[in-house]
Amino acid sequence: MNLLKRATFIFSERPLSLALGSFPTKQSSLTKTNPPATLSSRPRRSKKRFANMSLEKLMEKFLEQSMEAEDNFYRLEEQRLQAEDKRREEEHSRELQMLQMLGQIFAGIRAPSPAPQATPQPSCTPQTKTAVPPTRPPFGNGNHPPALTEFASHSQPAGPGLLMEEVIERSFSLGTAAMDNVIPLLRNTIPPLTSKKHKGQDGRIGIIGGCQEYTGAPFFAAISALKVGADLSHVFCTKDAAPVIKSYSPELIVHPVLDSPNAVEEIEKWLPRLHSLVVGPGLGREDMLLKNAKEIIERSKLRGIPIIIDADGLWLVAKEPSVIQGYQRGILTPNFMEFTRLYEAMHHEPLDSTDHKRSAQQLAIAMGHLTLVLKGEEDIITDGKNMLTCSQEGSGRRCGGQGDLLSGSLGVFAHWAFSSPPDATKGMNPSLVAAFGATSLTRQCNRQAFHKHSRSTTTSDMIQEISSAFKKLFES
Ligand SMILES: NC(=O)C1=CN([C@@H]2O[C@H](COP(=O)(O)OP(=O)(O)OC[C@H]3O[C@@H](n4cnc5c(N)ncnc54)[C@H](OP(=O)(O)O)[C@@H]3O)[C@@H](O)[C@H]2O)[C@@H](O)CC1
Ligand SMILES: Nc1ncnc2c1ncn2[C@@H]1O[C@H](COP(=O)(O)OP(=O)(O)OP(=O)(O)O)[C@@H](O)[C@H]1O
Repeated sequence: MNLLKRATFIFSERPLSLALGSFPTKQSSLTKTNPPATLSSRPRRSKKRFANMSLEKLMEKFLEQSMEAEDNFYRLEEQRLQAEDKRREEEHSRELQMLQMLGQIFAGIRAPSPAPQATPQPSCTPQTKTAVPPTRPPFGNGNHPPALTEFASHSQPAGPGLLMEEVIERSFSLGTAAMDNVIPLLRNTIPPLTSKKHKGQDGRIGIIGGCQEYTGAPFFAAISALKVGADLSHVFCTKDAAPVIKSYSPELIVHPVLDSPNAVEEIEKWLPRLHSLVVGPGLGREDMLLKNAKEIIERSKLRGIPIIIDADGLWLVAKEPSVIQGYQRGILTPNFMEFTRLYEAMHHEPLDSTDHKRSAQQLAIAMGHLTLVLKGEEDIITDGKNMLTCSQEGSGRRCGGQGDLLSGSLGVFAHWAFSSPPDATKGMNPSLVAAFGATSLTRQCNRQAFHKHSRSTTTSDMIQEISSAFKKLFES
C-alpha cells in the first residue's frame, strides 16, 4: 500500500518538478541512451531472476531503478544547463567586446582628432578619463556641462585608522555629471537583444520575501525585474502569500517555501540557476523567516551571487551585520528610517542627520565597503570610496512600493554589471553603476507616472512606465 502511495507520489510529482524547473529541459543523453526497458526487450536471464520475486519486491526494485534514473537525469540536466550558461556568458562577453571594438573603430573614423571640450572633463576620475567606447549614442543633449565635485572636505575619522580624505577619492554630483559619466557605463552592461539567446540568459532573478501581511512588495520587485529585462523572476515566499502573489501575475514563478521546515534546502536548489537575489521586500520580521533569509544569504555569498538587501532584509542586517559585511557583491538599499537603524547598530551612537553623505560613507566603510544606496530627496550611492548622487527629477508622490521597484530593477542591473567584462564599467565598481541605473530609472518612472496620474500615482502606474523610462534613459 505504501509502495503504491509512493509510486503515485513519484509519478504525480514528475511533471510538476519539470514545470517548476522553468528552464528548457530537453531529453537528456541519459534518457536517450538508457530508455526504460520494456518486458519484451529485457534479456531472458532477468526474467528468470525476477520470476521468484513477489509483486511487492518487483515493484520496489522497479521504483528503486526509476528513482535512480530520475536522479541521474536531473544531475545530468543540471550539468548541461550550467555548461550552457557558461558558454552563453562567454559568448555574451565576446559580443560586447566586439561591439566595443567596433565602437572604437567608428569613433576613430568619425573623430580623427579629439574635439576641444567647452568644460573640462572630470580630472580626478581615472576610470572616466578614458573615453567610454561609444557603443551607443551619448546620453543627453549636451546642454549640461559635466560638473564633478571633489568630496574631500571632510577631515573626520572615517573608521578605525582611516581619515575621510583617504577613503574618499571622488564624488559625482548628479543631475549632470553622473548622468554623463555613469549612464554610458551602464549602457555598456546592458545585454544586446539578439536572436541568438535562449530564455534565462538575460537574467534569472530571485526575490526572497512575501508573507501573510505583505504580498505587494515582492510582486513589485519581481515584476519590475522582468520589465527591466530579466527573463525569469522567481519569488520565494511563505505558503499563504504564494497564491496571492501568483494571482497578481502569471509572469512570476512563485515558490511557497519560505516558511517550510526545509526552506533553506528548497531554495538552495535554485541558487545555481539564479543570477542575483533581492532579499527583503515584504519579508516580514518573524524570527523563523529572518533566520531562513540569513542562511540563504550565506549560501548565496558562497556562490558569488549579487545580493540586494532591502526593507526587512535590512532589519536582519541591523541585527546581524556580519551576514553581509564585506561582501563586495552586496548592495544595501535603505530608506532614511532603515539607514538610521543600520547606522546606529554599527556605530553605537545616534546618527548625525545633518550630513547624509558623510554618514552614508561612514556606514559603507563600516560595512566593509559594500555599496549603499541611501534613498531620499537625492539618492546617495557610495561604497565608501566613491560617491554618486542621483537627483533625477521624480515627483512629490511617495506611495509605498517605489523602493521595491528600485530593488527589483537593481537585481537585474547588478547581474548585468557583474557579468560584463571589467572594461564595460571602465574599472568602476559594478555595484555603483548598477545602483545608479536603478535609482535613475525609479525616479524617471515616478516622474512619468506622476505626469499622467498626479496625486493618484501608484507603484503599479510607475511599473507601467518602466519600458519607456528605460528607453529614454538608456537607449535613446
Ligand atoms: N504593498 C506592499 O505590500 C508594500 C509592502 N512594503 C513592505 O512593508 C514592510 C515594512 O516596510 P516599512 O518601510 O513600512 O517599514 P519600517 O522600516 O518599519 O518603516 C515604517 C515607518 O518608518 C518611517 N519611515 C519610512 N520611510 C521613512 C523615511 N524615508 N524617512 C523617515 N521615516 C520613514 C515611517 O514612520 P512614521 O512616518 O510613521 O513616523 C514608517 O511608518 C517591508 O517588508 C516592505 O517591503 C513596502 O514595500 C510598501 C509596499
Ligand atoms: N523626497 C524624495 N524626493 C524624490 N524622490 C524620493 C524622495 N524620497 C524617496 N524618493 C525616491 O523614491 C524611491 C523609493 O524610495 P523610498 O524612500 O520610498 O523607499 P522605501 O521606503 O524603501 O519604499 P517602499 O515603500 O517600497 O518600502 C527612490 O528611488 C527614491 O529616490
